[in-house]
Amino acid sequence: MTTDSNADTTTAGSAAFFDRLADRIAAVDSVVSVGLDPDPNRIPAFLTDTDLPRWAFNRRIIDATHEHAACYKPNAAFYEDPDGWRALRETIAYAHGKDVPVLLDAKRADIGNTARRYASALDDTDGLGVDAITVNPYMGRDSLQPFLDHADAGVFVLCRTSNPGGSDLQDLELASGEPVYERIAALADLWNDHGNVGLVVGATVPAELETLRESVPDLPFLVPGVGAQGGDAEAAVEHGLAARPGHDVDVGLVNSSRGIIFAGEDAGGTGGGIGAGGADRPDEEAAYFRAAGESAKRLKRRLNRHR
Ligand SMILES: O=c1ccn([C@@H]2O[C@H](COP(=O)(O)O)[C@@H](O)[C@H]2O)c(=O)[nH]1
Repeated sequence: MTTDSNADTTTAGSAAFFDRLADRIAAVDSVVSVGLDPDPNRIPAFLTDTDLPRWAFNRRIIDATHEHAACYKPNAAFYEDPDGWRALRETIAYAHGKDVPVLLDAKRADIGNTARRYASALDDTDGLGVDAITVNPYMGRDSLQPFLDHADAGVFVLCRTSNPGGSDLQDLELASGEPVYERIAALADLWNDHGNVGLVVGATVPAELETLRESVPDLPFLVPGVGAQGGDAEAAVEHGLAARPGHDVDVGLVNSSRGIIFAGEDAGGTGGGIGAGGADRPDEEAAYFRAAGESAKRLKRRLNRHR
């Protein structure tokens, strides 16, 4: 069994999240959020004998993509077991060591007492030390207050999600005539006392992206749904970015997860055909992760044509 240890525990600085993000976007000329969703069923066979396969996988993905990454977005669903949590901690520290902010996609919220525990993910000392998190507005302001109170952290409120069922509730028309997602955007704007609130709006709903950009021009968006979900990358850029006072770049994130991290499968590197210790392993591994890097670079360039 091999081990991948991660000694670098550099954490992000204390500047406001969207300022740090603006600096990162400028440094790499990219608004790409690389989603780290290491589905254990898709980890290549050449990594399955490592101590923590998800961490081994993420480390290689970060090595291959960090020059194109404005941030990394691990989804908590892929880490909710003891080994997963260890893999997540190593991944966060490693991303920070490359100066890339980490946005935990956890869609949290609860009564205040519980929300305070959830929000500790944003703490450096007794939490995960992530830079930003996604939250669910369904339980109202008090359920989000502990997150909002982390003034230096980013808090992305689910507004109009990218999944087909996003319309079931979010498109419902209120008595005022506005759809629920527009009310959520207005509330998020109201809750933005510390300038740390953003919205999650899917690239699969470009018309809603456009409307929301007009109603809350100052809120940065996290736009998932390009890549595997087939969303509109151009609309994601055109309507997903917000001007950041004092910065030359417009701020926002366009996320792709499977389309980047599993790009190596399309390159013929599923890892299924060659044993973990096989002679072809180094070549296969290099080709697999090179494909991820190329996919991130392609998406960066495509998005940059519309910035
Ligand atoms: O509306 C939403 C909110 C979150 N997500 C998350 O983003 C990634 C997308 O993954 P892909 O592989 O690029 O489809 C994933 O973690 C989702 O849970 C979303 O897709 N839509």
